[in-house]
Amino acid sequence: MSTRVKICGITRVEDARMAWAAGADALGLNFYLRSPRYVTPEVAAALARTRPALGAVVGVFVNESPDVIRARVRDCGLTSVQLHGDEPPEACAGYGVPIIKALRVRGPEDVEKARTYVGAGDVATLLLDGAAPGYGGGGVGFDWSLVARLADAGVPVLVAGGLNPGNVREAVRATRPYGVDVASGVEVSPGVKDAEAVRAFVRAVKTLAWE
Ligand SMILES: O=C(O)c1ccccc1NCC(=O)[C@H](O)[C@H](O)COP(=O)(O)O
Repeated sequence: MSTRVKICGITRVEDARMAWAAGADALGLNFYLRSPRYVTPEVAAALARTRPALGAVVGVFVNESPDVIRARVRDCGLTSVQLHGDEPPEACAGYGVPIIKALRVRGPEDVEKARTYVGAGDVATLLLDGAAPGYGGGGVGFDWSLVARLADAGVPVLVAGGLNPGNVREAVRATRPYGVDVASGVEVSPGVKDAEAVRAFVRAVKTLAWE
């Protein structure tokens, strides 16, 4: 099984090109105004134009209005939408692209909450993140053993939160996820990626085989 890698919070075209070349499967572009990784629609469109034929460009939104999300999908070349706020299951549809619903995990109750999104609207994938202040990108992990609670849910799961080149193999071994996602663990500063760290992260995941 090959584990997918999403590098989140790309803000610079040179970092996008570097991440694709390193073997990333998906890049995340952050449209949350309060994020230090926020990108304008114009920058996002330029970043999306770097997408290789088999790559995914994911727009990250927090409690954003549906009209704004639809406009960003249309104008910025997004191939998926990641809802990273408090959006209820009934809000997870209507963008014309697959949805990744992110849930911040503090304990088993949050994984149970994640289950309520399975089969809802256009939710194609769940992302389990740590409970960092400010919704995401804070380098905070969670108890990986909780991922097993979704094993029978029949939905692909991305594991995120506090991952870095040094711990991502352990995370993959522990959770056997569809994919992993990282923002701060491969950065020089928020929004500026560390090329060596991105390469090491992708290499660590892609060279780990599991059945
Ligand atoms: O990265 C952000 O600044 C951010 C802000 C608000 C909502 C989501 C955000 N990032 C989304 C991601 O998918 C991150 O990769 C995920 O939260 C993990 O971040 P990190 O622990 O820094 O790897």
